[in-house]
Amino acid sequence: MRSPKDFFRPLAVGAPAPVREVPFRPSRMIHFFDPGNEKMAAKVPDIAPTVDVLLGNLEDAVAADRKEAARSGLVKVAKATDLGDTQLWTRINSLDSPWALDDLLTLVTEIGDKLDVIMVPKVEGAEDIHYVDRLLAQLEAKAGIQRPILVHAILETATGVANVEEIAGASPRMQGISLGPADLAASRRMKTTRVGGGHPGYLVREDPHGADGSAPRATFQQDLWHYTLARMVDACAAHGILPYYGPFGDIKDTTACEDQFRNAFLLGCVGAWSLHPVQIAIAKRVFSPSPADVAWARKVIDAMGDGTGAVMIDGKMQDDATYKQCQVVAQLADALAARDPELRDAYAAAEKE
Ligand SMILES: CC(=O)SCCNC(=O)CCNC(=O)[C@H](O)C(C)(C)COP(=O)(O)OP(=O)(O)OC[C@H]1O[C@@H](n2cnc3c(N)ncnc32)[C@H](O)[C@@H]1OP(=O)(O)O
Ligand SMILES: O=CC(=O)O
Ligand SMILES: [Mg+2]
Repeated sequence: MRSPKDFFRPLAVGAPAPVREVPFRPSRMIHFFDPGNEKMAAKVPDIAPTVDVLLGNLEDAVAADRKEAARSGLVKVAKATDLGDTQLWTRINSLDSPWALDDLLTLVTEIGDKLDVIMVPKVEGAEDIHYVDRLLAQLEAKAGIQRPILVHAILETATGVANVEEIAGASPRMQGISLGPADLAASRRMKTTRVGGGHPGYLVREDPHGADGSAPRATFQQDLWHYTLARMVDACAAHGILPYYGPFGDIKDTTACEDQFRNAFLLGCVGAWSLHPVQIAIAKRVFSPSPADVAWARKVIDAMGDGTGAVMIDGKMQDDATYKQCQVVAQLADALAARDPELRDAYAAAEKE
């Protein structure tokens, strides 16, 4: 094992120095598109300004005989389109596939200066990240890339969940982790065929009640993903990287999509994937704190002065801990407002009320 002192050393001569802190860039929605699908790729210039992250997907959902078209399509899109300050990510094929190596070789050498983050699917342990880490350093050096490309892991195997803490801390390149509920369900042999969301059979039932115990008993559907999401959020927070909910496959059920996204937001996630244009606005709404919450957070911060002691505001106790909670909301609002003028105005208006 290398010395901890070497953690921030480049892994190849001539590769850029690793980042010491993951930069927080708004990434409320990671919008997936298939770069080999000409119709979808043609929409990129219109979609890019409406999303925080545009992701050219090369893995699942791209048919085996379309892998090369997707890869070359992404190179074409990246070279031809000015994305402004919208981030460009890609999801490469899994490391056990015949395509992953060529994905990395082609993308880093052709468009490495335009790629912000590479999403790696089906990560099972730190060794997967170490493999990508070294390869990226070699390719960055070869291509003369000036800033390191970051790495995002999808948590979508039972082994990956068991190793989530070591994955989160495997490299300074680690930018974040997304939950992949579809592959994870298959890996765990869960009996849901949905992509994220709940299941009517996963519930708790009210105790027997009524005179003879036969009154109708209410049931409450439970969240299949709570345990994994919470573990993932803790692992990410402990290592200073960003957690994301992944895909919600029932495109028509925008209400349940919003619920799933909001649960993730409240639990600590900074964004989710949008698979279809209809999910972009949902993610934007959910992963931006509400103007009322931001105004409240700023009120508490102002009232708390140096952030120590206890005060009462509108009947609620505030102290050092709530000051920190409010800073989380206010700092997120500042970062989003800097990118989103509409949000900036909404936050400013709510503060004046
Ligand atoms: C478990 C996982 O791994 S999830 C991640 C992998 N999956 C994906 O990346 C899926 C990405 N999304 C898609 O492929 C598509 O949205 C589908 C297949 C789900 C639905 O596609 P369609 O049947 O074409 O949906 P629909 O008819 O509602 O599309 C409306 C329009 O939006 C376009 N569109 C659909 N999805 C996208 C997208 N992700 N990005 C850009 N445009 C899109 C369609 O091309 C269509 O354009 P048109 O009006 O000019 O014809
Ligand atoms: O890749 C995502 C998933 O849910 O599987
Ligand atoms: Mg998957």
